[in-house]
Amino acid sequence: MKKTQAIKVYCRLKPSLIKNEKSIKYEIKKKNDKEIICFNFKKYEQFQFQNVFNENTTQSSIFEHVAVPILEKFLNGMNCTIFTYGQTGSGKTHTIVGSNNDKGIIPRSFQYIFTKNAALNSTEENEIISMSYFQVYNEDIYDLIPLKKSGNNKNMQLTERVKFVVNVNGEIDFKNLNIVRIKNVKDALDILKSGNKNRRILSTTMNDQSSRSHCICKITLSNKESGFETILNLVDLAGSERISKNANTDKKTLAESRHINISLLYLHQVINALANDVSQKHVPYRNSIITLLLKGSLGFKCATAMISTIVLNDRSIAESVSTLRYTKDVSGIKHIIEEPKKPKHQQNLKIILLSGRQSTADPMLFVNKCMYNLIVKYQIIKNRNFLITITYQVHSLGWLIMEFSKLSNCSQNNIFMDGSLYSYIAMISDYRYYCILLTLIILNIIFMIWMWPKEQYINNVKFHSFINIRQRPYNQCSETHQLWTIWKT
Ligand SMILES: Nc1ncnc2c1ncn2[C@@H]1O[C@H](COP(=O)(O)OP(=O)(O)OP(=O)(O)O)[C@@H](O)[C@H]1O
Repeated sequence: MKKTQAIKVYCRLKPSLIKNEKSIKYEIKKKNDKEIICFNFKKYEQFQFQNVFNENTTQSSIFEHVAVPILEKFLNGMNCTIFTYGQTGSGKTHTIVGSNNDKGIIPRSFQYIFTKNAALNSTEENEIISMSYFQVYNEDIYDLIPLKKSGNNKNMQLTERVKFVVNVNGEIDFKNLNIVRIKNVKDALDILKSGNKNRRILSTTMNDQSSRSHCICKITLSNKESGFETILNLVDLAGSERISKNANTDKKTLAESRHINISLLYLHQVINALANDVSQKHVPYRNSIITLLLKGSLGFKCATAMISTIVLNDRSIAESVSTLRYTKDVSGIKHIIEEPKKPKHQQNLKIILLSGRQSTADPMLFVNKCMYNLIVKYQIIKNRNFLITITYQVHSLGWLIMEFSKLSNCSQNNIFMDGSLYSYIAMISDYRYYCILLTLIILNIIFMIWMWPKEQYINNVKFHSFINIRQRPYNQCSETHQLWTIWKT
C-alpha cells in the first residue's frame, strides 16, 4: 500500500496591525493558495500546504476547509485530531477556540456533530457524546471542567490536577479526569466557557492574553450497543516564544516559557523521528506529556490536521520562518493511512419500523405479535471503523413486503416519513440490507407455515409443549407468552 502524508498541514496568516514593515533579514510571501515562499540573502525556501489562508479568511471558512473533512471522518468512525501550532500571539487560540462573537473550531464542531448525527438527538440514546477539557501546564495535567463544591461553597469552582498513569502501550490513562455527557450544543458551549476561564493566561509583550498551557478538548462519540468509541482531539498548543522578547521575566513566567519551549522541542523530535523511517527509529513519545497525549494523533489510525499560524511582521519574522520549517517536518510524516473501509455505511443504517396496528381480529396479527419481540440486531464491526446496526422489529408479512418494495426504491441517505404507521425509515441502499430483509421475510414465512397447522390443535398438549405457557402464571410470562395466551383464549 502507498504511504501518504499523515498530517494535513494548513497555514493561516494573521492580519498584522503594523503596516509597511519590511524585514531586512527575510521576506515571506504567499505564492498561491498552496504555497508560501521565504527568501533571505542566501537562500530561497518553499513551503507546501494543503491550503494557505490569507489575513481576511473568516473563521467559518477555516472551519469549512480544515475541520469539516476531519469531522466527517470522525463521524465515520475514525479517531481524529486538529491542532494549531505557531508562535505566541499568532492566532492559535483564536482559530481553535475563538471568541463569543467569532467562534472557533471547537464550538463549531459541536454544532456540526449535533446537526449531522441524527442519532444524538434521538430519544433512544444509543449514541452519546461526551467531552473532557484539560490543560497541560508545566508538565502537569489540570482539568478545565469546573467542579462544583458541595455544601455552602456551591458556586466555588476548582481546577484539579489530573492523576494519570502511562500504560504499557505508552498511552495516558486518566484517573480523575471529568468526562461530561453532552446532550446539546449549549451544554458544550457552557462547559467551554467556564473551562476557558480556568486556563492559565498571562499578559506578555507579544500577547496580552497569552495561553501558558497546551489545551485539549477531547470529544468522544460512543455507541452504547457496540461499545464502539471514536475520539476527536482539538488541541490548542501553547505558543513558542523567545524568552528574551518577553518583558515579564519573573521566575514563574520563565519556568512556564521553558516548559512550553521544551515540550514543543520534544514534539519536534517525535515529528522528526516519525518523518524518518519509523521502523528504524525509537520515537521519543515518553519525553513529555504533550507527546504522550498526541501519540495516537501522529500515528497510523488517525486523521490529523495541523494549522500553523503565522504573523507577517518584522518583529515576528524569525519565529514565522521557524514555524514554517516546523510545518515542513510535519508534512514529512508519511504513513499508510487506514481509512474507514466503507464510511457511507456507518450512518443512518437504522431501520426502525413501528407498528400502529391494534386489531386483534387480523389472523396475521398472531404471527406478527409473536414476532414482535424478535429483534434482530445485526452488527458488523470491522477494523473499529465500520459499524452497522440494524434494529428490526417484524410486524406483518404483508406490510414487510410493502416496505421491502418501498426500500428498493430508496436511494442513498433517503429518509421516508410515514406518520401513520412508522416513525421513520432511514437507510442506505446496499445489497446486504436487502439480503437481510429478504432473509427476515423468508424466516417470517417459515414461521407462519410452521405455526399454521398447529392452529387447530390449540388446546392440545403438543401445542403447549411448544410454547410452554401453561407452566407459568400469566403475569410472569414474557410478552410473547402473554400474546400467545391472549390469542389462545
Ligand atoms: N486571524 C485573526 N483575525 C483576527 N484577530 C486575530 C487573528 N488571529 C489572532 N487574532 C487576535 O490576536 C490576538 C492573539 O491571538 P491568540 O491569543 O489566538 O494567539 P495565540 O497564538 O493563541 O497566542 P498564545 O500562544 O500566546 O496563547 C487575539 O486578540 C486574537 O483575537
